[in-house]
Amino acid sequence: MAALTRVSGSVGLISLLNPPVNALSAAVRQGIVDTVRRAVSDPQVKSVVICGQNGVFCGGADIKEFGGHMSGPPLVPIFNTIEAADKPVVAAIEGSALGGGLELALACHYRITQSKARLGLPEVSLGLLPAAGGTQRLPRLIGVPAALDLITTGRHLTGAEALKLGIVDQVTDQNTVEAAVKFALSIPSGCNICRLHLSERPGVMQRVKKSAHGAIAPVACVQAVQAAATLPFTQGMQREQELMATLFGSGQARALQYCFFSQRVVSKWSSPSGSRWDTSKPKPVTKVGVIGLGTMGRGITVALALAGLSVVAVETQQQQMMAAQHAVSGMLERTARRRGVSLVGDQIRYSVELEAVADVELVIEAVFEDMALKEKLFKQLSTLCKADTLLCSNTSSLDIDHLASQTHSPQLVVGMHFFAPAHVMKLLEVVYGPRSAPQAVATAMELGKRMGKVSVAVGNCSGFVGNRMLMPYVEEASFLVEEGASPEIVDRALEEFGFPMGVFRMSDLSGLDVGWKVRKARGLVEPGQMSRVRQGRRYSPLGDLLCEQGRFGQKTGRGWYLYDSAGSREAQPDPWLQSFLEEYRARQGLVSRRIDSQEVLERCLYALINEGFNILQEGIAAGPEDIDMIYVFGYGFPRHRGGPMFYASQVGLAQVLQRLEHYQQLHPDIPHLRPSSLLRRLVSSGSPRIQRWREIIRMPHSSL
Ligand SMILES: CCC/C=C/C(=O)SCCNC(=O)CCNC(=O)[C@H](O)C(C)(C)COP(=O)([O-])OP(=O)([O-])OC[C@H]1O[C@@H](n2cnc3c(N)ncnc32)[C@H](O)[C@@H]1OP(=O)([O-])[O-]
Repeated sequence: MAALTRVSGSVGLISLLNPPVNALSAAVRQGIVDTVRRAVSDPQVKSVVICGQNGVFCGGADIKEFGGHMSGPPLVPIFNTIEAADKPVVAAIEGSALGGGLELALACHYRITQSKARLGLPEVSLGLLPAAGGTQRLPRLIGVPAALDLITTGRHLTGAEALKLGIVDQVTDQNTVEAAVKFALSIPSGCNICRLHLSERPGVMQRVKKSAHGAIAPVACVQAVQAAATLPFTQGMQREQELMATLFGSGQARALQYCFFSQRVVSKWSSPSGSRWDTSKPKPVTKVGVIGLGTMGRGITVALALAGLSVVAVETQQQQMMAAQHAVSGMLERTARRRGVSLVGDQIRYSVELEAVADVELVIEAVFEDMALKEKLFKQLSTLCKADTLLCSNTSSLDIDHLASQTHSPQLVVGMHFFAPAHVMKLLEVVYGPRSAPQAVATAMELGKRMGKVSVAVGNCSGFVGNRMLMPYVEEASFLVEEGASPEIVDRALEEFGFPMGVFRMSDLSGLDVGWKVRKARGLVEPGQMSRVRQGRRYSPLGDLLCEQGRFGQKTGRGWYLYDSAGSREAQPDPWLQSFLEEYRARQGLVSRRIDSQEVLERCLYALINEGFNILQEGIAAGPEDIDMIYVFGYGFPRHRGGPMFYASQVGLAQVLQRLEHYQQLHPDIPHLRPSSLLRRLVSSGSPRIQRWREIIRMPHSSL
């Protein structure tokens, strides 16, 4: 798992051998111990170069080992031995040096890197800290502020950025291993351990805690770096180990590591018809049409252009098109600057003629959420585009199969549901209808990947996965307010759980009128009416009544909260709302009761989770990982909780079932509190680990 050869006469070249990313498995660690010992004791070896095979230095500790019993030599003594070697050791970094991979490089005396290589300490995103000396060596090399930034965010750097920060000694665009060998031949013996004088950074802990939303790893990272600033190296290393011990077996670490693997699982999509990622070849796409340049269309255009695609952007009116062009240019420039990428000129052509998309390979429709308008557009597109052009809709809930039926080639129609702002948000729901061809799904998934999205393939139903699950969650929040909670009580409970924003603050931000429009389209809104049963089930008219008063949220300066002015973001409790709620409850004969955060969490989250089980049972999502990634990347579900389905597995499925039964007895008029039969089935199968749910879902069962 690591090989030693002698090159250029006196350089011992150690290669890590563990494809695909040379993770530091037990065998690799043992390989490093053996090869370093041999190289150091060989009198013909004057210096050592460590590299990874196949153009990747090292992707860090083997994450798969974390779940089980760890065996083999630990990293810390291995890295200490390398650092203490009396022959110069040079790391030759190609591809990636991440986590334990970068810590290995930091223990070497010199580092030479390929300019495009990715370097970073992403342990925090796995619920851990760089506990193989990373929190002690990096601050001593580049200072506390820069080290804190890298260790608490886990962000990756390019080789060029790493040189600027002083993490590496040389960057090359040539063969990195050859450059490192040349470097090793040129340096005298003795090592280059940099020991900066460090001082603490005031105020950092407060900032990190605030942005961590309850995640414990970023806080431990700060504590470890603070130890580097205040303690001698050996004691700092001990502190690092103690902090790591508190994180290693934590539920948060398990959740975050589950997210790491789930993100990769969802790219291996499958559908109930049997089509799969590994048997469906995507169609090559170089030119894409975007129809409708409102907020979504503009974001999609930017995301496509940044991915290097040619875009034909269409808007109906000249004036709106000009406004969109101006906005898109600004967004492109800002995003490119932030990401440090250069723009290829003239990638976007604007037009007011639909015919402009006649020669593209794929069209993304992003017009208003109005079925009649979309029907007409799909009919037109089907006639004017090339026969094999894929037609995609950015609808957030409408029937993809119905849209497909308006075209000559329904197999070429899929949904591509982006999330606002579309050039920033990582999630893409790719929605297949019963007639969508596997190649159409594969092409949309591949396009999402090129745009840097986490793409999740889901089946066709109202609201797909994300918005369908959101309905019961939002409804429960309104029911709780009817029963006695305030928007602040509900939001505080959800924010303490880890959501960046509670239901009501989020609703104020996105606009109460958005949901009002959807409810109107579903025939649920009865202007001026207060009835609490509609279409045979409990209904809360509170949101409609606020909209009737012109309270649309932040944009009107009042909604569930009060704002200083229209557009302001600082939400304050509104005394008017409190009296309005009291009057409402009195008129409805509702007796207000005290509602605590446990009830808020259970009612909102278990309703959401229950709908997730229904979705799994219906085959709309292939597995719990799909739902979890949709919620983590699209809806702000705290990543350190793993997503709603993983969270349910952590709470215990029997407990979730029992609480749903309890609430259903109290509220028999709320159908979404009726426990899903899949949840019952999983509980009666002994609540298996989440990784086994797919087997149970697929098992034939009787609904009797
Ligand atoms: C204990 C002391 C403290 C140290 C802690 C650490 O180091 S914590 C670690 C800190 N390090 C990190 O957090 C880095 C995590 N890794 C990455 O960020 C990326 O994989 C990459 C940038 C290295 C390559 O990106 P890319 O798009 O080219 O490739 P890809 O992402 O598709 O992966 C290909 C396959 O490799 C698998 N796999 C990958 N890494 C690991 C691993 N460390 N382990 C095990 N497996 C790993 C991955 O699951 C996938 O498997 P599949 O699905 O084919 O069965």
